[in-house]
Amino acid sequence: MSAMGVRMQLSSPVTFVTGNANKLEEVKMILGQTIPFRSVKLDLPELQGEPEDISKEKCRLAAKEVNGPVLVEDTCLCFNALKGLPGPYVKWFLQKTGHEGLNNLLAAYEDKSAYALCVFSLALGPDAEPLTFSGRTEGKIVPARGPGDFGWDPVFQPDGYDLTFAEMKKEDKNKISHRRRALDKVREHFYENDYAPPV
Ligand SMILES: O=c1[nH]c(=O)c2ncn([C@@H]3O[C@H](COP(=O)(O)OP(=O)(O)OP(=O)(O)O)[C@@H](O)[C@H]3O)c2[nH]1
Ligand SMILES: [Mg+2]
Repeated sequence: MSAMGVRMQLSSPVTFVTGNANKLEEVKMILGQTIPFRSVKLDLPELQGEPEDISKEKCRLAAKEVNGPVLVEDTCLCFNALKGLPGPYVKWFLQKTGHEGLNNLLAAYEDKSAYALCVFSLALGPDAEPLTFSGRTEGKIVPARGPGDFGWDPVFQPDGYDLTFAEMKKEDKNKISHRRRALDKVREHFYENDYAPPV
């Protein structure tokens, strides 16, 4: 039940809006059948700023596009030596400078620690204020190892593992990833509020 004690009926299934096929694949694997959702491939413009604000603004745009309940996420890769940068701008750093460039950013620092941060935002419609759900996984930046099919996975080695995200089996990454931790909170929110989206 929702805080109001009223069962919240969604107008349509939640639409996960992303331009990133790898994200979609992981979200499908992690959520399974627990939350009925559909997806729309759309690379929305992103405002600069703090991760939560970027995700919320993306969500507002998505809800206007879809005109219904939407879920979006924004992912950051944050280097502690650089006070959280490149953070939400990692996509452009990766595109322009590659895995080596990400390592080189830390060449002047002993501290190679980093964290992956995923911020999901959910809006029930175009006029609703988005809610955010964050998940974080700590690790360090290493020279690239493993398949290069998803972003910076080859240079991120989570704490407690000898493997990079890219070297890990998908199901093992999905047990500890930033995305998994954030989606656990999204799922909890759905259960707590007893949303009943029509499938
Ligand atoms: O190795 C990775 N493991 C991950 O788990 C992961 N999650 C996101 N990314 C990459 O980090 C940037 C985020 O930017 P981002 O959140 O704006 O994503 P995007 O623009 O690709 O999609 P979207 O904004 O349409 O959803 C993009 O380069 C993504 O490819 C990852 N790379
Ligand atoms: Mg994006």
